[in-house]
Amino acid sequence: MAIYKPFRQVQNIKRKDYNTDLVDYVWLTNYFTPEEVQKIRAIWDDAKAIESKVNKSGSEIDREDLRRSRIMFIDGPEHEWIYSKLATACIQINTNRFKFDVTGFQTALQLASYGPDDFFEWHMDYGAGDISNRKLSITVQLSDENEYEGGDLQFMINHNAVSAPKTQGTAVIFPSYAQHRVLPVTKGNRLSIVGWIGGPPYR
Ligand SMILES: O=C(O)CCC(=O)C(=O)O
Ligand SMILES: [Fe+2]
Repeated sequence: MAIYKPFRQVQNIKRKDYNTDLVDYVWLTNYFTPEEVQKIRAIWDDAKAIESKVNKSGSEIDREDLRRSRIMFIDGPEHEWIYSKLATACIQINTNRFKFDVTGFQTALQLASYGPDDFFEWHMDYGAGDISNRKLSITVQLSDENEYEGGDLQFMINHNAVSAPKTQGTAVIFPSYAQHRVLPVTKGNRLSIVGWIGGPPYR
């Protein structure tokens, strides 16, 4: 799939044969202000939401055993500021840390809503077909951590499940090849922005 929204400016990154700056994931606490978070939360529209799917060998399939949540796309000129703000973070973090070839948003940003018993099992965001050009994955925590229970975004690191910060407004950026999951929500509702930065195939 072509890049949905190319970056206006891509930095020239100096690379060596190895990358000592690489980390498992990066988080930016309070990257979105409480006012910005409220503005983004107001975009959620039950009427536009669809049941989430998973990718299998390049196609989208229903797998209620692997993923249960509802999503909607963040689209339209009034939401351009969200893309710009996330592009700034991703370009800077990529330049300093991951040093991948990145060219823009791979697809439209999504809002993901997890109610009680909703979850997303262990997976990578990178895979065959349409998602083979994903390089970086983004999550923004839009719910206050006191609004819900469970729903942790976790990474698999040395066979340990490590929870990312839940603080409202935090942006979490990680390589799309990283194994991650969202634990079942046991109470309340968790809303997140989910997005991907793409680029040419790995080599
Ligand atoms: O909701 C999240 O924080 C992450 C969701 C996720 O992993 C995905 O949509 O690929
Ligand atoms: Fe994911």
